[in-house]
Amino acid sequence: MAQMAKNTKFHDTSIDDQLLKMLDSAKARAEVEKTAPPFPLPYVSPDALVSELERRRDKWDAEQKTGQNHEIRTTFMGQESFSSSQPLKNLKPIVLKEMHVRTRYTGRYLLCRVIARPSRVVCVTFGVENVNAWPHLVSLYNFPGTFEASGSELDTLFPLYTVLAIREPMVKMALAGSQIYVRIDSPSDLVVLHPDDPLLKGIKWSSGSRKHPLHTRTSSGWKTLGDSHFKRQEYWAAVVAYSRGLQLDPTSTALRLNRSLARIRLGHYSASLRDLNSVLSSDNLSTADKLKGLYRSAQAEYASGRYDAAKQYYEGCLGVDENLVDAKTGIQKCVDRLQEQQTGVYRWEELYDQTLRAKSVLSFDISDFVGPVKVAPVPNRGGGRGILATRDIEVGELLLVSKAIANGPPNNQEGILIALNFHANEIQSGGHYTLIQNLMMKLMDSKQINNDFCQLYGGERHQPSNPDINDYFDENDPLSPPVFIDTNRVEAVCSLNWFGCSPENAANKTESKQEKPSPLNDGKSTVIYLLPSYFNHSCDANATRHFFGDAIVIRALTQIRAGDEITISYIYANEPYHERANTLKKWFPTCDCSLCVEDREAGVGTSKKRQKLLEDRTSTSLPTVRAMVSKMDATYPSTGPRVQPLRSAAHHRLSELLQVQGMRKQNSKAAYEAIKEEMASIEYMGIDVLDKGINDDAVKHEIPIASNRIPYNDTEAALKCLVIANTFCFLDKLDRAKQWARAAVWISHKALGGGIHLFKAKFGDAIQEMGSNVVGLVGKIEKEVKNGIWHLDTKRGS
Ligand SMILES: C[S@@+](CC[C@H](N)C(=O)[O-])C[C@H]1O[C@@H](n2cnc3c(N)ncnc32)[C@H](O)[C@@H]1O
Repeated sequence: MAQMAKNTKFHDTSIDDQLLKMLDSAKARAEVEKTAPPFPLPYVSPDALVSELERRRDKWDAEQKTGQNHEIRTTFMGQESFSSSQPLKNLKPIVLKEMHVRTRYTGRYLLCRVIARPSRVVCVTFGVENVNAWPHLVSLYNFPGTFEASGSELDTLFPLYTVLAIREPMVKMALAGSQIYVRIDSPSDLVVLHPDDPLLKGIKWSSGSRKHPLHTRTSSGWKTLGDSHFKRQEYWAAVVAYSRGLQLDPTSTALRLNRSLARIRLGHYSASLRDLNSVLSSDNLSTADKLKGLYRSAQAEYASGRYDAAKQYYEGCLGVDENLVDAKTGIQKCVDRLQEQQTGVYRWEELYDQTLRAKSVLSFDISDFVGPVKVAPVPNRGGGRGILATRDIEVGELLLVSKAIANGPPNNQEGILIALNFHANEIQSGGHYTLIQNLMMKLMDSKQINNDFCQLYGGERHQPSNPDINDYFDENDPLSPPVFIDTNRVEAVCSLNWFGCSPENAANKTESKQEKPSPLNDGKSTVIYLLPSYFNHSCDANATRHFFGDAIVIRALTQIRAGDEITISYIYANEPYHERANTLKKWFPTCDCSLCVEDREAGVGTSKKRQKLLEDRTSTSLPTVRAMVSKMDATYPSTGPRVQPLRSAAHHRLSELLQVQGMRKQNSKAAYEAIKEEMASIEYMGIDVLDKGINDDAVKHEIPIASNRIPYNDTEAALKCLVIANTFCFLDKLDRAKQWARAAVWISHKALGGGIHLFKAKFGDAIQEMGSNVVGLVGKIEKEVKNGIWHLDTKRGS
């Protein structure tokens, strides 16, 4: 269900209210629809339907051309939807005239053809008629390549008089408004029929015979159309056009080579390799085509992470043309990726730099890495699996690098799509919806990617299993997915497994803040991974994740013993217990981590009290904040949980105010106290401070914190260490200052890798802002590292 919200701004509470009302009324309507009686599908005049749809299409085309439409599009997600997995041959036909609104026609299929050009808001709408000229509206959701498609792309996908079969159809009422339409939710429910399909044998259309779109062009005409889509980067429409050409001329090497490239651009590497194998095995291939075939095979293998195979293809290219520079570069890249895959050594500083400069989420040219971890049965966890350590693991060790299988855009754009989620009962950024559309496209590539995806846990109703093969899958007809795709399952798996990917550039701004950022504008992208989806949650996790582009990098926060479960935190680390519990409900009922057990003992009342107390941190009055801290301290028993995020935040705020007193007003007593409060704040993040003294003679360790654990929010912790270093500089305690600056470097390196260079890139602005003392300190540390005086990678400070 898609529609336009009336206003064009969305960071506005009145609009949030409007959207929530829309969600409530749609939910109420959906409930009514479940039990409301069916009624016969009303007849609409074909002329009226076609002219209304054509008018809609012209308006939409005009808006697209002028870029006039900046309205917010809203869509509902997580509604119960249906998906058929019945081979067409098992189904019997039904005609629109016999259909009732609100009835699912199981065991039947609807044969129809397109009679009005498609247009879209979120879904694609087009007019169809069935064999006895009864017309109706079809709304097509989640169909790959349609979500952001232009009119010309839709025309290539569904030209006029395309013949369709809809498996087990249902006519529905819209959840807002009064429209009635045949709704298709899952891509495999729609079958685009070839004119020779046995199903069409003997079919007579009462409105007269029309030329099937496949016969309206020659194979070279389809190639020209495909090339024009390709030039406009409309790769899916290009693939469809080339495929139509290949249906007319299956021997065309040019069409197959062009399709292989369009498929690479779409991320359909398996499909592309099928084309390329076919090209490379054909007789009388010209040298130029052989070279194209080899080179593209190398590209597709490389993008699939099979670097050995890619290298062989590049070497094959050199066999044809020994001077091909791109092939030589390709071989070197394969060697680099294989090295990363085997050693887990990456050029983090460079990747960080690229992430910083990127305007949106990038897919980096790096390999996946699987460190000392494996998927194994873990009882008492939904889905029953988790990730275990295959050997003893050190603090900061790299466990996993994984590239995304699909991602959505960052949540920071105005004039965008907003999803009203039935499951989660909340307004979500359109990024979630876009991710699902992008994922649908990825799932068109191969059976394998579907099988891997369907092993992910989708809740009680969507247990891991391989989907059935689609009876209409045809390598030459890209519109039929390789397996039956169930949109409900895709949505369910995504909502339990997606990550809010906050690339390091955005992380700098959001994760170091103590306030929870708005989910509609937090700069995060919604991303789906395979292996990382097997990590279970703990609020007191022993591993952490960072994002470089859309790649996730997981490292150990503590030492982990062989056989132990490795967990990450699914939620915002600074939340009080009752909010954590509430957020976690969408994954599982009760968190049994040590932190939650202890917090539960203290009670929800205490958790709420702490949250309330923390509201005073906005105050700039020292007495008010002091009072907040002592009241906050009083809510904890003497042996409280190791991690106390709210208490940490309270002490940090007090330290901030004392800093102002101390450094701006030259008050060394306040500065000493600020240091003490920041140390307390770090301790309540769960890190032991080893050197608590204020004087230089307190320096007993190379770094002043225990090295058995990285704090849960490393950016925030490293900044706190830098602030302490700066305050020590002010007090002229330079050894202590250096020791704390080292702590900041150590935390950053253990959490992110990349040593002092990445540290400088990440904290450069903060360091400059603190002034010349801290700049000087960091310079000294850099020299120490360079000259081997201080080693970041050895165990220190414990
Ligand atoms: C991303 S999956 C994690 C892998 C999952 N256990 C599996 O077998 O595929 C998320 C699901 O795992 C389960 N899960 C994760 N952490 C859990 C925890 N601490 N307690 C109970 N179940 C948990 C929940 O069912 C959650 O919806």
